[in-house]
Amino acid sequence: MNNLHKQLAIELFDAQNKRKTISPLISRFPDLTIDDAYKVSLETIQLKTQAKESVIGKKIGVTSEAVQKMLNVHQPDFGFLTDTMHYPDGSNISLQKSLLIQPRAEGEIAFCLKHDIKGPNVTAEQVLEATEWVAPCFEIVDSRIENWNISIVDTVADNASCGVFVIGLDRKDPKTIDLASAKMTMFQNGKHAASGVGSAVQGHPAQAVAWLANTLGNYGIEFKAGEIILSGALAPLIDAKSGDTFEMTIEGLGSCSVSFCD
Ligand SMILES: C[C@H](O)CC(=O)C(=O)O
Repeated sequence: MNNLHKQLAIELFDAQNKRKTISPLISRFPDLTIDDAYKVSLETIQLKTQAKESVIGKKIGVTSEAVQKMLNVHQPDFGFLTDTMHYPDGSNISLQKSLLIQPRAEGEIAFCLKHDIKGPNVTAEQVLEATEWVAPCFEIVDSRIENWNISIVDTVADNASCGVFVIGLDRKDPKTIDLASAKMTMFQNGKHAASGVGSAVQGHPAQAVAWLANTLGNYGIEFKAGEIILSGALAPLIDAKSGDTFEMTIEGLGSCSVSFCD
């Protein structure tokens, strides 16, 4: 099995570097479990760190009902954020240079930690205590699986379908804002594209972060002070293409923007 994990990791890593999708893993290996998928993801991260990328955080996805219905995946996924995935607010991101294949934009809340956290038994309150700031964030998800035809196993293996992310410059102490009722509104080329509230992700974005801390705690992985954790999309994913500009605001939190070119 170890060889299979490595083989699939190389396949996914190559697919990203060549910007070519591959067929769903689960259609070829129907017995793959989420544990196997997680091992594939770890192998892929090892390939990335060998290529000089550094892990700077974690992401949780498929936390909201809107996204679960859209992707027909009915449980959360999780993955790793590296330094090369991080772009400044207002960036014009080259699809070719950033290795994006079939990108989609999501409005999320980013948490930056000031203390380590390690599951099990982490609560949303502990997440808020351990957080330095929260900020509006675009996660640009992408799938190395053809036509986004993913199962939970495919997306966990494929680093939770993470592409790149952009964090807004407005930062707030999470204890000064009601994150559950904070409303996110996203615009694509000036037109309303999606809206959602913080409670869409497991009732509260900090709850989603606690879930991830506990899930990764089962694998012996902790959140480190200074890491960025993405809470999951508050609203459905919106297809992005070259020439698009996305803007979003989260009430009480601030705004963020990103555009795309070839
Ligand atoms: C498939 C992705 O993990 C979806 C995601 O990032 C999210 O729901 O957030």
